[in-house]
Amino acid sequence: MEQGPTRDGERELRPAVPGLGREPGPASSPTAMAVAVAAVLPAGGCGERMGGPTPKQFCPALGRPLISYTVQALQRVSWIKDIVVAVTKENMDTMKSIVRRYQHQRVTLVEAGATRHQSIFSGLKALAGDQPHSQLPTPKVVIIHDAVRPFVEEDVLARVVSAANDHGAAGAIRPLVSTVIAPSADGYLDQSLDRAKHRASEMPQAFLFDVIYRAYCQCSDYDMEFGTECLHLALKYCHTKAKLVEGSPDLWKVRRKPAQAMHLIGKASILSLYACAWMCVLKIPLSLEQVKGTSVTLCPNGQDLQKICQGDCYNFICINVIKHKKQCLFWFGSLIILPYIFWQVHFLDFQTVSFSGRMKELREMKDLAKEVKKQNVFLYGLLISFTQDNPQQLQENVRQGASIITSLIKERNAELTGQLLVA
Ligand SMILES: Nc1ccn([C@@H]2O[C@H](COP(=O)(O)OP(=O)(O)OP(=O)(O)O)[C@@H](O)[C@H]2O)c(=O)n1
Ligand SMILES: O=C(CO)[C@H](O)[C@H](O)COP(=O)(O)O
Repeated sequence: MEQGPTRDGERELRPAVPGLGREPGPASSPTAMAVAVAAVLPAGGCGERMGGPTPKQFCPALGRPLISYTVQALQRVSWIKDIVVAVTKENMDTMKSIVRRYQHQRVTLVEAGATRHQSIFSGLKALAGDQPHSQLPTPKVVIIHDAVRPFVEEDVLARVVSAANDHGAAGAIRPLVSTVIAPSADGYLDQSLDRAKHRASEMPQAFLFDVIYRAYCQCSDYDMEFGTECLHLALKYCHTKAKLVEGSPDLWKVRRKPAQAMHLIGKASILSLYACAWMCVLKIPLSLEQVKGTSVTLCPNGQDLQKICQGDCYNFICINVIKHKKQCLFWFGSLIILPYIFWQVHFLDFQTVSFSGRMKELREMKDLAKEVKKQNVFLYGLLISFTQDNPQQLQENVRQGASIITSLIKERNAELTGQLLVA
C-alpha cells in the first residue's frame, strides 16, 4: 500500500518585488501559456555505482546535501506549483529535515519504489486525481527530473515544458561524449555507431500528465524493473513521440564519485567568479574575469535588483550607503543556492570624519550580517581610508581592498562575515 503524500513547508511567500519571476516571459513560456505544471523528483536510489553508505542525493556538496540544490533549482521557478520528491522509507526523516533546514517550499514527499520507474510512478500517483490519497491538484504538464542533477536552469525547464505541452512529451538531450559501440557476444566489435546521429538522453523531461500517467499505468513489470527511459514509455504505451530539446552541459548527473565531485567544485568556483559592482562610484580593479558592473542606484521597488539578477550576478559590492539594504539582503536569501557575498565598502576621509563617527553604522552592519548569515548571505565590511591630498594613497588602498574582496569572494569565508576589514 502506498503511503499518502506528506506535505512539507508552507506555500511560498515571495517578497513583493514587482515583476521578478512573474514576468510575462516569451510567448511560449509556461507562464505565458498559463499551464499548470508540477515536478516529480525520483530520489529513492541507493547510488550503487558511487558506493559508500550514504545515497548520493544525500551526500554533502559544499556542506549541503546534493538533493537540496536540486529542490532549490526547481523551487526558484515560480510556475512549478508542486514538487513531489520520492524517497525511501528509511530516508523519509532525513528528507523531512532537509526540507525544514533549507526551508524548501511546495514540496511533498512520497515513498519511493524499488526501481527508478516505480519511484516516478509513486510521485505521479500523488498528482493523479484517481488515487485515494492524492491531495495535490493534477497538473497539465509534469516535469520529471533526477534528484542527482542539481544544476537545472529555468530556461531548459521552460523549453521542455513548452515542447511537452505541444507534443505530449519532451526531453533534454546532449551530444555524445564517447563513441558508442556494439560488441558481439564473443567480445569483438560488432558495430560502431555514428556519433553525429545519436544523442545522450538527459533530464529534465516533461509530459502531458495524462500521457505519462497512462504509460505508467500500463507499463509491464519488465519495463518497470529494467527500463531507464521515461520518453520510451510514452512512445511504447501511448504512441507519443517526444520532442527533443538541446540541453546545457550543466545537466550532468552524479554517477560516480571523484570526477563528479571535481565538476561540482568547478561549478562552485565559476559561480564565485561572477561579481557585480553595485553602485560602484569608483572603478575598483577587481581581478575577476567576469565582473558585471551597474551604476544604478537601488530603488525601493526592487526593479534594479531584478536587472542585476537577470544579469546572472552572484556577488554584490555596494559602495557606501545603500538604503533598503536590509530588505534586499533578505530577499536574495530566498533565491540562492551558494552563499551570496555582499560587501559594504566605506570610504573614510580621515581629515573630515572621525572613525568613531562611523561606529554606529558599522555596528549595525555587524548585526545585519549575523541575521542574514542564517539565510546564506555573507556580508563583509571594507573600510578604505583616504585623505583628499593624497590620491596615490587612495589608489593603492583601493587596489588592496579589491584584492581582499576578490579573495573572500573566492573563499566564501563564513567566519569573517560582519567583520570590518581595513585597506
Ligand atoms: N529505486 C530508485 C532508484 C533510483 N531513483 C532515483 O533516480 C535517479 C537516477 O537514478 P540513478 O542515477 O541510477 O541513481 P541510483 O539508483 O541511486 O544509482 P545507481 O544506479 O548507481 O545505483 C536518482 O535521483 C535516484 O535517487 C529512485 O528514485 N528510486
Ligand atoms: O537520464 C535518464 C534517462 O534518460 C536517467 O537518469 C536514467 O536513469 C539514466 O541512468 P544512467 O545513470 O544509467 O545513465
